[in-house]
Amino acid sequence: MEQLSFFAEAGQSKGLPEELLEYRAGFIDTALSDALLQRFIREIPWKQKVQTIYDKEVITPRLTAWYGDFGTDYSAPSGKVANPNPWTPELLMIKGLVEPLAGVKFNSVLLNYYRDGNDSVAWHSDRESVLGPRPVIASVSFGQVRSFDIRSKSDHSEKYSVRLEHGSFLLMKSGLQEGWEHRVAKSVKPMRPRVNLTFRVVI
Ligand SMILES: O=C(O)CCC(=O)C(=O)O
Ligand SMILES: [Fe+2]
Repeated sequence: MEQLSFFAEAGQSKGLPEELLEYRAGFIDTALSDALLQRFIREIPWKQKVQTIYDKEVITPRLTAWYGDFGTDYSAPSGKVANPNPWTPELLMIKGLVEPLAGVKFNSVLLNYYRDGNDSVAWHSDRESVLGPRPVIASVSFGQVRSFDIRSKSDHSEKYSVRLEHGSFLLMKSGLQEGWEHRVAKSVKPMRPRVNLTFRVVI
């Protein structure tokens, strides 16, 4: 049955594992979410990262920006070390809203800008050593609803999908990065812009 709801057009897949994910629609109201989306698109210094993989230059299929207290700007081209951008009032406000739900004080946020259905993030888990073991990550989405898919690393047929709505909150709990991968797939359907924020603790 689970297979049927995976990548479903509408609604969340049934029985989203509570120990891995917590989803809340309407976390930020529509009017504020509309304003924040426009502002982020206009004012964030977006970059498109170029990574060298097996001697080939691969352009990340989305735009990114990194904000935080300290650390490295992971949206900078590979090999170039840069500081993250300093917090803005909007990002600090959202950080203040997510922290009580996550039970974590975050010190950085990665912003992703998916301009249309061609923009995506491939299957991965966020397990960089700078995030420490079993990181908790809080995700807030604005704009186009996109499917956030997860699959078990040990059994790719074990999978779920959450539709991340405008102004929604998704908590990726500590076990998710360890045992599961996630992605936002490309879509052949016309897709409007989407901005996603993932609050993280960098150590
Ligand atoms: O856009 C999203 O919802 C997820 C982004 C993500 O997984 C990441 O940046 O690591
Ligand atoms: Fe991720």
